[in-house]
Amino acid sequence: MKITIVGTGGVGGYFGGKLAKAGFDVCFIARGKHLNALKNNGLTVKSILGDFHVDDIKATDKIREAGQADLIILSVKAWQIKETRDELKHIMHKNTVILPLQNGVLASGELEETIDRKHLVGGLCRIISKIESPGVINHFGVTTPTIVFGELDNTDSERLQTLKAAFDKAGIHALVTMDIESELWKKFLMICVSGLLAVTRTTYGELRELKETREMMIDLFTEIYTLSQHIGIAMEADFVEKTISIIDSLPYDSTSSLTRDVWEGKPSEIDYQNGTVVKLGEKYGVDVPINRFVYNSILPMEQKARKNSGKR
Ligand SMILES: NC(=O)C1=CN([C@@H]2O[C@H](COP(=O)(O)OP(=O)(O)OC[C@H]3O[C@@H](n4cnc5c(N)ncnc54)[C@H](OP(=O)(O)O)[C@@H]3O)[C@@H](O)[C@H]2O)C=CC1
Ligand SMILES: CC(C)(CO)C(=O)C(=O)O
Repeated sequence: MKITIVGTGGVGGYFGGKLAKAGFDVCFIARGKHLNALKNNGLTVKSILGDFHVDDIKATDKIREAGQADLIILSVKAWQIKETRDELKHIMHKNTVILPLQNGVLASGELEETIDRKHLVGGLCRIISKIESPGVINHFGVTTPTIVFGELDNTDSERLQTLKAAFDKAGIHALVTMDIESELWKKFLMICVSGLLAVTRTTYGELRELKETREMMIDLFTEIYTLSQHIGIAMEADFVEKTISIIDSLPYDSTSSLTRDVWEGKPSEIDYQNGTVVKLGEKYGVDVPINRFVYNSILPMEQKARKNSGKR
């Protein structure tokens, strides 16, 4: 199987590295100093499960140079999908499968605007990882990194089983789901607390401990749950409570990647998290005041971050 990893960051570097280490023909799309380091020194993955290194990797910053792929793992940030999607057709054949792993619920919809839906499967991942330095990925949280994926029409298929077999061979914990939209929304609900952490400048521990901020967190989750029910997403009636128990079990001092991006003045995925809740809330007539407050509060920082980084 020929695999192209579009976006060799925390996610693409880790999962792509595992696939390359297992002997799959993998091409990594990266850029700048990170690309140079990958070309010169190979890919190093530091991991709480054991470090590994892949020599002589194929890497380029020009997607169309990667050649045709059977599987494209799309692991750029959510707001980079619109910038990269049109290049993908240059490396696709009639059976190419595209697996997006972004947080949020918009990835497949944005891909479908320019790519035939038959090429898409839905996906998400659970891991905490980042580029530590050029050529080096650090996987530092989530003890069983996982990819969850499924057909957008909730059917089983031969290609899902082929992907599962490839992930199994690479030692990647992979789960096939018959309702990827529900899985995406469940992760989305929880990840949207990241914006609240950013605004209140708290860690998970601090946010959940103080009565006032705990109430805001519960209201934020409840708004998303209500929205999901208006849209018709399958979600257990006690999903908000279940999510709160997960938040209560997270390390006291931990935060999430969006929170850190906002604090560090970097462009974030806020439009794909609380921003999406606000837009869908307007569309479906569901009031989402806490999500709106979080989104509106981060917006000025987001605009500055994008201006300073030159990233739109
Ligand atoms: N990291 C994590 O722990 C988790 C992340 N996720 C989700 O996964 C997605 C990816 O996140 P993450 O891996 O952290 O992101 P990163 O920013 O670490 O990785 C994305 C990489 O893609 C590169 N890239 C983007 N566009 C191009 C291009 N056109 N050509 C070459 N390289 C390109 C970026 O380069 P540049 O920086 O120059 O733009 C960057 O190195 C996000 O949606 C995130 O929310 C989900 C679960 C956990
Ligand atoms: C919540 C978490 C860590 C889980 O994978 C994540 O997706 C992120 O920080 O972006």
